[in-house]
Amino acid sequence: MFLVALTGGIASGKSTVTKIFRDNGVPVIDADAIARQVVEPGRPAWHKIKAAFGEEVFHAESGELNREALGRIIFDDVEKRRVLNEITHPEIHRTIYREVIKCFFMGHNFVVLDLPLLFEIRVMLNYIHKIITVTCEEDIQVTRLMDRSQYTEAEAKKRIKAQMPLELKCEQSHFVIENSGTLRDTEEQTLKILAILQDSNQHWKIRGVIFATAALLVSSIAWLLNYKYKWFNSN
Ligand SMILES: CC(C)(COP(=O)(O)OP(=O)(O)OC[C@H]1O[C@@H](n2cnc3c(N)ncnc32)[C@H](O)[C@@H]1O)[C@@H](O)C(=O)NCCC(=O)NCCS
Ligand SMILES: Nc1ncnc2c1ncn2[C@@H]1O[C@H](COP(=O)(O)OP(=O)(O)OP(=O)(O)O)[C@@H](O)[C@H]1O
Repeated sequence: MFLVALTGGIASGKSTVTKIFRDNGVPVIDADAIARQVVEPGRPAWHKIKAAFGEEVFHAESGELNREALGRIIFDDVEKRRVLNEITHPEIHRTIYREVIKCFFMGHNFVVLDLPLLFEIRVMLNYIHKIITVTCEEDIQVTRLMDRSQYTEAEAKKRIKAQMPLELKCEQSHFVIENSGTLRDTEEQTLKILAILQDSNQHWKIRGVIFATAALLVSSIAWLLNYKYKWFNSN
């Protein structure tokens, strides 16, 4: 399985880029979407958040998590953010592993994982073959975040500060998509990277076929030798 992580900062353009991958037939596993599933009412993380943060971070009528209220708390306080991460991340990672296995059984051997906190949390780094960071200039990031989520400038900056600086993420990545320009620019960069990744994926496929053939050959020889010399007693 060829696993490509797509990371970046809040509102730097990850979803914009994952849409281009999806439109080109590449399956994408979205950690933000999974993070929403694992806190649905009644799920273990929902109970744990209630115990740790109290009723005030839930909507009274529906029982759903009040994301705005919880966001205000955790982006203001590094310790509370750590508590929320400790509750949600193990569940998120387990679901991601299951989704990867599902993709494998559906016949995909190239999957993109949208992981906003890949470098902050680091757990998934061991499984990833290539990393793409989507970046943009900080003032553009602030403006896009304010426009998209109706945050004040101070709120937007606080959320950006809760993550590793984008320059450091770019330094540790195999590919960088610079998303300060037009959507067309971003699409061109993404399609170029996709072509390179599809090429590397061919190499992975060839290695997989060689490995499977070698394993089949070795086990057939072992079976034949055992058949002739009866090394192992079948009784
Ligand atoms: C705090 C919550 C309720 C705020 O919800 P909200 O709808 O406002 O934001 P959303 O979930 O869409 O996240 C938007 C972006 O915020 C950033 N972000 C979210 N959680 C965190 C965090 N714990 N630390 C740093 N950045 C974060 C990511 O860049 C993410 O892409 C929510 O983000 C959450 O449950 N976070 C904990 C789970 C998590 O770490 N998710 C990030 C991906 S695994
Ligand atoms: N090149 C671009 N030109 C104009 N607007 C853009 C561009 N790229 C992204 N945007 C807009 O910026 C906002 C953030 O982009 P997007 O949702 O793709 O970021 P993200 O990294 O997935 O965010 P988050 O991690 O916070 O969910 C969106 O409203 C999107 O429409």
